[in-house]
Amino acid sequence: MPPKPHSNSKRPPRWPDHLQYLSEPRYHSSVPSAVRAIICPHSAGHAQPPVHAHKPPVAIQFISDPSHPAHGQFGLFATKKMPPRTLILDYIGEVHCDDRPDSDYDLSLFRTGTPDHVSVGVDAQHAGNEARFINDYRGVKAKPNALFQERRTEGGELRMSVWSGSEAIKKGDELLVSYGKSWWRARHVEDHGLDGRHVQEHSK
Ligand SMILES: C[S@@+](CC[C@H](N)C(=O)[O-])C[C@H]1O[C@@H](n2cnc3c(N)ncnc32)[C@H](O)[C@@H]1O
Repeated sequence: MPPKPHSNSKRPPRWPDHLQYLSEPRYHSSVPSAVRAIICPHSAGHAQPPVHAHKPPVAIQFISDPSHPAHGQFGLFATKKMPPRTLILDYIGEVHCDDRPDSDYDLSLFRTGTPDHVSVGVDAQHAGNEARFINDYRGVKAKPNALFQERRTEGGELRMSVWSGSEAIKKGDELLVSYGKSWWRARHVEDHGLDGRHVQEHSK
């Protein structure tokens, strides 16, 4: 029998048992068909066939360094040198249009204009891929080395992706993005790490 879509079979090393591994986005029932048609203009409302991309050059690692602000959690690390401005991997999760105020793994994909103002997110809290383990640079490094930026796949599907920044990323480096000031403000740690240390602000 062919493998079921979104199966856990390709889960990477150290993927936690309580999370579902997704290699393709999953669409939640809150996504209206008109919005789905913007995200996947060529799919006529059906799921895209899986894109068997190469394994991304990343590894999930437990953070054992007590000076790291996400100590005791996981982070995502480069397994190869990455040139500047290179696609690293897509941020895969559940594409949704409902509110997910309690998720720390929910990224904004896009917003429709007036009059509807539908906000589309990608939530990897319970199901996603390696990208859900990317930490924020604050308290770790002086600036991010990666960024989130949307792209269209070869099949035309809109995705949020992780790209290297203006400098190459060395093998073994932790991938670090900026979640943005508003992300931290919403969690009441504005301008401070979660452990209360002052960290340099870099993002908008
Ligand atoms: C998208 S997750 C990143 C992966 C997470 N470390 C894990 O193991 O699931 C976001 C969470 O990671 C932690 N985190 C990420 N960057 C951080 C930072 N710079 N300082 C403190 N905590 C951070 C926070 O707990 C935050 O809610």
